[in-house]
Amino acid sequence: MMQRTRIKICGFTREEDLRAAVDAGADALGFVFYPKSPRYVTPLQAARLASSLPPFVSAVALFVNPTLAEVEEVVRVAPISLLQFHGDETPAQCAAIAAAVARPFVRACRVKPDTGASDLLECELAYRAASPWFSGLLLDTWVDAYGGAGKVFDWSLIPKELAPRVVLSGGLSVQNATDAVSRVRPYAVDISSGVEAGKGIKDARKIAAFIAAVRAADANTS
Ligand SMILES: O=C(O)c1ccccc1N[C@@H]1O[C@H](COP(=O)(O)O)[C@@H](O)[C@H]1O
Repeated sequence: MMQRTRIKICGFTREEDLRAAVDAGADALGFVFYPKSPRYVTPLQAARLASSLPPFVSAVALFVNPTLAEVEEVVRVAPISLLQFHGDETPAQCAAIAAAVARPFVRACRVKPDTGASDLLECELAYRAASPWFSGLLLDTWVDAYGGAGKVFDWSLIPKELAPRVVLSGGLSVQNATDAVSRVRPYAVDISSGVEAGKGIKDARKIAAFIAAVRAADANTS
């Protein structure tokens, strides 16, 4: 059967960008609730944007070290399907917040050059063991600013057995999408900077080209 890599595009601030991503075939769209991010949206902005999503396209809420109250406010007003924890949240903290708001979550693991295969496997195990709401590990490049920096990490650090379950992110682009999917064969990919015209402003042509590149790799790797 042909592989179908799930595609999440993150960091929406404008309705027209959202529509471009849906029309191009994105599976999930992300909203950033980290106030220090240039892509930050308020819960009400996200609610307005996400309310136009068609069925079976998920809205993902990205947080960096949030309080429970912050997450509760977001899911109270916006139609969020999945949480993305992208900070230093422990397994217990993710478990408690996810259970309180009854939403599944992915946990970002920011990969450093010296991260070992066993670190990644242990990390996944720790979050999985802590919560039935754990839905998977997202691998991003380690940067001080937590994420959205457009930096690639060394994909060869990903253990073969983990790859089919991970969301691959960090510096993905139209140029490297085919290579990333063919080499890693992840469950999903997540991109922000690589499809932008400017911070928080998406480029419809880059979105369409990125999705086409992932689908081309899917067709060739089956
Ligand atoms: O997008 C942001 O501003 C952001 C801020 C803080 C943490 C994560 C953030 N984005 C996520 O970072 C990765 C990689 O993004 P990029 O493609 O390298 O720009 C991705 O998962 C975004 O969702």
